[in-house]
Amino acid sequence: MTRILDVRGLSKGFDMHHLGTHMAAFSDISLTLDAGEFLLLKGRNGAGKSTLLRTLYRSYLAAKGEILFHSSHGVIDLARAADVDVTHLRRTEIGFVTQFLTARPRVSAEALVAEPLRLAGHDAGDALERARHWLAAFGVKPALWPAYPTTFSGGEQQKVNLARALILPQRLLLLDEPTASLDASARAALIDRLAELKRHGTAMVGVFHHPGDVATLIDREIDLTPDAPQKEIRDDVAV
Ligand SMILES: Nc1ncnc2c1ncn2[C@@H]1O[C@H](COP(=O)(O)OP(=O)(O)OP(=O)(O)O)[C@@H](O)[C@H]1O
Repeated sequence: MTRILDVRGLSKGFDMHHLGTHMAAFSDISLTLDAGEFLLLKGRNGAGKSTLLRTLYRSYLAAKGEILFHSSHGVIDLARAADVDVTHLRRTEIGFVTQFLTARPRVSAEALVAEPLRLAGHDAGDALERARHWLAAFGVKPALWPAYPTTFSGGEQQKVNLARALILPQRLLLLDEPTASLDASARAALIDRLAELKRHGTAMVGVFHHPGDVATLIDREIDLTPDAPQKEIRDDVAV
């Protein structure tokens, strides 16, 4: 097994300045993740699932604990890494899939999807061809490929977002409700792509309000609801 993540004693809370109080989002979380493993984060509303994903991605700074990411260049503590290193890892090894697209003015859907490949040094023509492949796979109509996604429907924007986030295999993929508002065929395409990435060794941590969507991918579950019993699904993950 190739270790990807060692999280130790991780805590995060928020200062509620207007109330003069502090609220814990999650406390003392420890977990490990190996290549090709899929970890489902469960828990009641407000248990801290999205906050944990954002802390792993370093959108939030942890209050306590370590996030040891085994990158291709060695182990780095994401809780303490320099911003420049985090930015580099986000381009090359760590992906975050949400249901929300950050569209940019006057950037076409196909250019937005091709961008991660271009930044990784792929030829522009090849990147565009692969972008179109993934837009088609997620069911975005060809007429929309050269258009600006700012005017797309919520589902169409989400499909562009998925194509962009999943075009390049990552070492670690964080998934925050990626199936929300997807139609059945896009959901099937997403599950197929996640299964393919998992077979290639991508480690994944995901939040799904309908975990049945990804039942075949789940190896382990962690329930962030305080005092919830933890469940090991299976331990026969081959990588
Ligand atoms: N930026 C923030 N500032 C203050 N409090 C926040 C912030 N983000 C989250 N919280 C609080 O932290 C707690 C955890 O929120 P989080 O969104 O992580 O929960 P969740 O488990 O993903 O919930 P849900 O299932 O409802 O999506 C909540 O009580 C929420 O109000």
